[in-house]
Amino acid sequence: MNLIQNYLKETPMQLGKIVEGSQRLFDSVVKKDIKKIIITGSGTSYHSGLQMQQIMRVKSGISVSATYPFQVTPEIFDEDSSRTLFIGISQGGSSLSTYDAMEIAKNKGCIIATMAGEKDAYIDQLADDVLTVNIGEEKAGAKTKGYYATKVNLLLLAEYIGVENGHLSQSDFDADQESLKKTFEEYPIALNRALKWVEQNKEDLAKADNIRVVGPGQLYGDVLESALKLLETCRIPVTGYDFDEFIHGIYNAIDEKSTVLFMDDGSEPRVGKIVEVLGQWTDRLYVIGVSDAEDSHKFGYDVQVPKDFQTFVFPLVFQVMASVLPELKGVDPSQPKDPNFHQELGSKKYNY
Ligand SMILES: N[C@@H]1[C@@H](O)[C@H](O)[C@@H](COP(=O)(O)O)O[C@@H]1O
Repeated sequence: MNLIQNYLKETPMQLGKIVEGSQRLFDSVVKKDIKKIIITGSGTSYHSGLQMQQIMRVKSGISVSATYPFQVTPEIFDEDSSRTLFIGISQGGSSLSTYDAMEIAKNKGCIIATMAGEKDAYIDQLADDVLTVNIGEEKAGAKTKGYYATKVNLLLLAEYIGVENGHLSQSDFDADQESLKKTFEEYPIALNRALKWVEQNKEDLAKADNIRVVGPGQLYGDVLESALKLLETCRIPVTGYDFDEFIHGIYNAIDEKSTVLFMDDGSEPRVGKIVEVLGQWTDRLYVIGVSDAEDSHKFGYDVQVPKDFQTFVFPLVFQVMASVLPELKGVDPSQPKDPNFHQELGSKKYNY
């Protein structure tokens, strides 16, 4: 087991701890009569917000949107933003673009919250509510545990807001807690299957020259995150698309050197057809789902997880690939190519 795999393994235990501590963590912020949530962050942090925004709307009954820091301008805010909760997410706690976006939101009168992966994070300086994600230690540059942890934190926040404002009944809240618990119990099964499948197919997978990750809109955050993880560890071109957007043009670039990984949650009836059509140009097509499939081009997690919570399982096989494939080329997947990169670019600040 390498570092990333260890973090993947301890993830469900850590998620359980986050659930345990959640009531106390959100106790004060949920009483603020929040009417709207805007989430910002970069990379993996952005993807966690992007993935959770829809379920957060459903659970909280209020408007929730995720946006990149560069898209945050004074004009995006309502005239009265005093009941808007603006959440800056940064696992390392020090991304300056996130900090700058939070500053704009603060000046527009929003309530500022932070979800960093550590206490006393740089971005916490601007926060009215510090909602630290209890990730535990994650030293690998390519984050995996923190992605799930941040997603759970966001979900729980939305659930507590929903209960507080009367949108979510206590019994629905309790049922969700139970489903989450079950999901965390199924996670190790999915992880072990992913480890086994990648091990069996790693020689072939590692030949990838470039990769497209394609999935349904409901998993778009996971699609982008899976693409980022493969890109930053395998160090080859990887992009992610929603299924419909992929159809609108992207397929033109598929040739015999292309690898395409499909996330199939059963919601898109054309997955079989697209594999057939793209098969004209490449053999490197893989379908990832939740069935018990297990051949060299089709993998299923074989778990019973409620649709709403499949996001806590779907990225696994991609994260496992990100942890295994670089090692075949002699690259340590947990180390960024240039550890001084952010210092050189001035894009992150040390925590105070
Ligand atoms: N390569 C990393 C990404 O993996 C990370 O997601 C992003 C945001 O980091 P943070 O969440 O600490 O703000 O920064 C880096 O560039």
